[in-house]
Amino acid sequence: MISVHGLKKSFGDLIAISDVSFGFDKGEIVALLGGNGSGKSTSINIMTGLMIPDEGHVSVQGLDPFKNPIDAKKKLGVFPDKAGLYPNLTVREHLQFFGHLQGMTGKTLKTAIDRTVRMLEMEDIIDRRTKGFSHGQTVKTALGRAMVHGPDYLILDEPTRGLDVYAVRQLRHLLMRLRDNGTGILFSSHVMQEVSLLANRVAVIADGKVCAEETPDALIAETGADTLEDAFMIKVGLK
Ligand SMILES: Nc1ncnc2c1ncn2[C@@H]1O[C@H](COP(=O)(O)OP(=O)(O)OP(=O)(O)O)[C@@H](O)[C@H]1O
Repeated sequence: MISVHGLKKSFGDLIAISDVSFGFDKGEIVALLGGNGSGKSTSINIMTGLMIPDEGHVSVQGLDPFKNPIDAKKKLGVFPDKAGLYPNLTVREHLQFFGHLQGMTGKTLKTAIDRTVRMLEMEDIIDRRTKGFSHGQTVKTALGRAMVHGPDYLILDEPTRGLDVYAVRQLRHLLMRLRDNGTGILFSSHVMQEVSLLANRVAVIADGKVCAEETPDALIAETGADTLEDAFMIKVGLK
């Protein structure tokens, strides 16, 4: 289980999040929903140990990522909101580098890279430098980097943003397969159709707090809406 409790983070006078608590477990997909600027990336950055909260706690299977960063990061694969690739490294070199950071070497690392390349269908770009990559190629490389060590949990900040229909479908199938094999997945999204197709549960952030954490069907029933999109709008006070 990965959970956050009572997260608070301000940037100067701006309170980005004031009381965020939620969690997700192995073998489930949870969608983190919220309007623009509601605090999804801030919550994800804290959950993954990239940003220190002003208040609150993070638990990665009982580990505090700020006290045990190396052990906590072994369990996590992170696709951040900015891919941050190295333009002069090839895809293979990215995977090798991040695999090394996770303590993988030799045959184990080679097998992991081969498996990742197959899962993401990126045989055609594996030995290309990432400089000049299209958006879709950049996303695949960043996903590969997040997955190469076979983490228990994946945390993905808007992974389908800007992808074409085929790539979205390919990613959806991949996430379902990983979930069915026991990986816990958290992803943020604004696309309700994708959330309906993928998420076992949703966590909704509004006014700096998590105002709902339940199944999509329960959210629809609770709000009396006909669709998840309407239920979301009602829950965040826009309808
Ligand atoms: N490094 C920063 N410095 C100043 N303000 C920040 C910083 N990071 C986030 N914020 C502010 O915190 C608030 C929450 O931002 P965040 O990026 O977490 O929202 P989000 O829900 O991910 O938004 P979006 O859906 O638009 O990506 C926003 O008002 C944003 O401007």
